[in-house]
Amino acid sequence: MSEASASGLEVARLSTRDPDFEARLDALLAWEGVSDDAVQRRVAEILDAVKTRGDAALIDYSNRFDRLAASSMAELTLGAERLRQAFEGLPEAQREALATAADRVRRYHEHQKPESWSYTEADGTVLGQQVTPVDRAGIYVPGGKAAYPSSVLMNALPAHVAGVGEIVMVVPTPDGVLNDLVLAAAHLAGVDHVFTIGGAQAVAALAYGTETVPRVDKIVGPGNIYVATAKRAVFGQVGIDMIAGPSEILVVSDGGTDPDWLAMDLFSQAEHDEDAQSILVTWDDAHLEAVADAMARALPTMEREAIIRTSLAERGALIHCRDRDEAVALLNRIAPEHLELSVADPEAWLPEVRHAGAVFMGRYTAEALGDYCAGPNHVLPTSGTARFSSPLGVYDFQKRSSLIQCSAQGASGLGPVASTLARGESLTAHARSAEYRIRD
Ligand SMILES: NC(=O)c1ccc[n+]([C@@H]2O[C@H](COP(=O)([O-])OP(=O)(O)OC[C@H]3O[C@@H](n4cnc5c(N)ncnc54)[C@H](O)[C@@H]3O)[C@@H](O)[C@H]2O)c1
Ligand SMILES: N[C@H](CO)Cc1c[nH]c[nH+]1
Ligand SMILES: [Zn+2]
Repeated sequence: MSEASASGLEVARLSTRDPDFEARLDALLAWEGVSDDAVQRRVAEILDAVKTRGDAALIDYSNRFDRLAASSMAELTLGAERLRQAFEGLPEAQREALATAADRVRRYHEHQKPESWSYTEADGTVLGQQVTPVDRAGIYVPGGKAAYPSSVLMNALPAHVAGVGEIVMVVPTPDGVLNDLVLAAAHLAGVDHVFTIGGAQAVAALAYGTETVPRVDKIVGPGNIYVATAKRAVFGQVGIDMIAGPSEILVVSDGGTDPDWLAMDLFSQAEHDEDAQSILVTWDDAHLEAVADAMARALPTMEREAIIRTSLAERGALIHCRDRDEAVALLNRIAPEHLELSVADPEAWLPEVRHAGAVFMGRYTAEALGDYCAGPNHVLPTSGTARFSSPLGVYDFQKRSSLIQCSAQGASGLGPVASTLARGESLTAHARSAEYRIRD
């Protein structure tokens, strides 16, 4: 009996040779696998209640889901002084780690800053694009099953680099427990308002506004399935960054990395949430068994054993494929939030990687480094949305306006073109508007 089965490690074993492989993989990856009808119904009900009853509903849901006993929004609001106290009271090592992470994240995002641009045509017409920040951004910092000071930095620092005027942070505090590292990070990152609310009710408050919580222009940040489902539902009323739901890791291994390292990499995302997803893909059968055995050995030593066990049993997989080409096809199909290329020559793989939120290249690049301090953002698209979404960045806090300034000569040149096309559309006012400006 292998150690994996001896320890009761429950995780799906799939092989691309299995006749039912496609169906099993589809089921494993389905969005509905986590955001089922019950979640959708509950989120819809919460959004509606906050929209119609404002603060009162916000207080009710916070009391219910975060086990609080609040009777007013004042009890769910933190002022700048409380954030500063938290920062100043931090142990030296934590304050330094936070500052180092903040510096690295800020520096990375400075590289993303898009500039406005314009060019002038020969007739004097100027065309361009003006980049402007959103006025007010809402940042969601998760807090149900773990506290996420790193998510404060990842959300707020790019907003600052983008020039956002006002940052409103929401973070749940289950059982009323405040996490000083989270508050200190909010101080360090220059957050303007903090409300201790979470889940779909916090997303609703940011989207619609309440008597106390200001309505924002865009909501960003990661969260559990209630948060991700709510963000999806309010999109249109308010901007959102992406679907950044339960964490995911796909490790592709060529068999040359220490199985203990890979077991812990898989656990690192599984420990976030029962809905998180950790998948290993390899064409080396013996290596797959070695990783399974390493997982079985390490599992009983984990503080969050129960969450990891459930996540692996419900959503995890160890996939054996035929060869490197099949591994590439699989990784692009899965389009994971985090892709660890635990292979000898990750640069050679890169041109073939089309869909992944972030790519961790080589045996030494633990995904966990990216979670905290490498520099790139850890708010990343999940559930296959890396096919069309990107990491949270400065660009998420900005919009672009087109600029058109015609010279008199330019208006005469473009007028006939516009007029001809407008008359082809039977839009006479358009045509005449252009024609008025044509000079003989
Ligand atoms: N994709 C990313 O970029 C990224 C980054 C960091 C974290 N994450 C993910 O964020 C999530 C954080 O989850 P969390 O739970 O710790 O914190 P959270 O803040 O996302 O969710 C907690 C809130 O969920 C709501 N909730 C919980 N159970 C509910 C229920 N039965 N009905 C209605 N509402 C309910 C409550 O309002 C609670 O305040 C994890 O899934 C983690 O993997 C993702
Ligand atoms: N892995 C998470 C993104 O899915 C980010 C994070 C924060 N802290 C630890 N991990
Ligand atoms: Zn993580």
